[in-house]
Amino acid sequence: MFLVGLTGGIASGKSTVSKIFNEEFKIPIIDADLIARQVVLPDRTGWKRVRSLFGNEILNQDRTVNRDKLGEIIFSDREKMLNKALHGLILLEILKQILLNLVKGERLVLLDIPLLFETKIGLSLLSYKLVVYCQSEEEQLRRLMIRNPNLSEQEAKKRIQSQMNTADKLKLADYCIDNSKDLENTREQVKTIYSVLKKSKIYLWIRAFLFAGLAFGVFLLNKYLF
Ligand SMILES: CC(C)(COP(=O)(O)OP(=O)(O)OC[C@H]1O[C@@H](n2cnc3c(N)ncnc32)[C@H](O)[C@@H]1O)[C@@H](O)C(=O)NCCC(=O)NCCS
Ligand SMILES: Nc1ncnc2c1ncn2[C@@H]1O[C@H](COP(=O)(O)OP(=O)(O)OP(=O)(O)O)[C@@H](O)[C@H]1O
Repeated sequence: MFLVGLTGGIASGKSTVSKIFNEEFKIPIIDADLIARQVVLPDRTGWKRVRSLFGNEILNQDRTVNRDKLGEIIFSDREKMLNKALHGLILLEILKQILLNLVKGERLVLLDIPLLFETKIGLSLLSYKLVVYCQSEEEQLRRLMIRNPNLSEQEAKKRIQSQMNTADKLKLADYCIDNSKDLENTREQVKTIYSVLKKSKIYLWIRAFLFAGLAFGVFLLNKYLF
């Protein structure tokens, strides 16, 4: 199995690209935004950490975390504290899902990680990095504001500017997907990239390495435990 990371700025089209990989090629997706939601569900460790940092005011009446308030904190000066509290938990869950896919015998798994380069979560495990982007920041802003209608223009701009800029992300990419045009155009780019990825020889090396590792693990368990 080999892992491909997908990243890009806020509302640049990561979910859109993930969906194409999943629907067209049945590629399993590990979605860090979804995991970030799950680790703060009531009574989970992330929820306890968020509550102890920000008190009961961060909760809705049904005890779920108020995402609008959490968003205000994330995109403010208190961001680092919260990131520190949640990123370890997100990484652990990502590792669990990678193992699950390995056991299932998947060949390629896509990790959708918004802050891949900022936090380096999972970065060392990836064979390839894809960056999706929107050529014009105005279009990215427009899409963000349509998707999150309760954000003011100023708040939306702040969210875009709080992240690593697109040019720097593109420098770190193995493949870039320009999602400025229509969905059909993006789909075609994804198809081209997938046709290259699926021929990757890295798969064979990693599989050989994993088999060797597993065999060694079994040997050790056999020798010292049984
Ligand atoms: C900020 C939160 C509350 C916004 O929630 P909301 O439901 O409105 O949006 P959603 O979860 O879909 O995230 C939207 C986008 O916000 C951006 N974003 C999320 N967290 C951060 C962050 N810590 N710093 C900068 N940008 C971020 C990403 O581009 C992400 O794709 C939420 O994203 C969150 O809990 N973030 C903290 C966890 C985290 O760092 N997640 C990213 C993992 S790599
Ligand atoms: N090519 C496109 N043309 C028009 N709208 C698009 C296009 N691609 C995505 N969108 C819209 O832009 C918004 C953001 O896209 P998407 O959710 O895929 O981005 P994202 O990078 O996953 O966002 P985030 O990381 O902030 O959750 C969505 O409302 C989506 O429908």
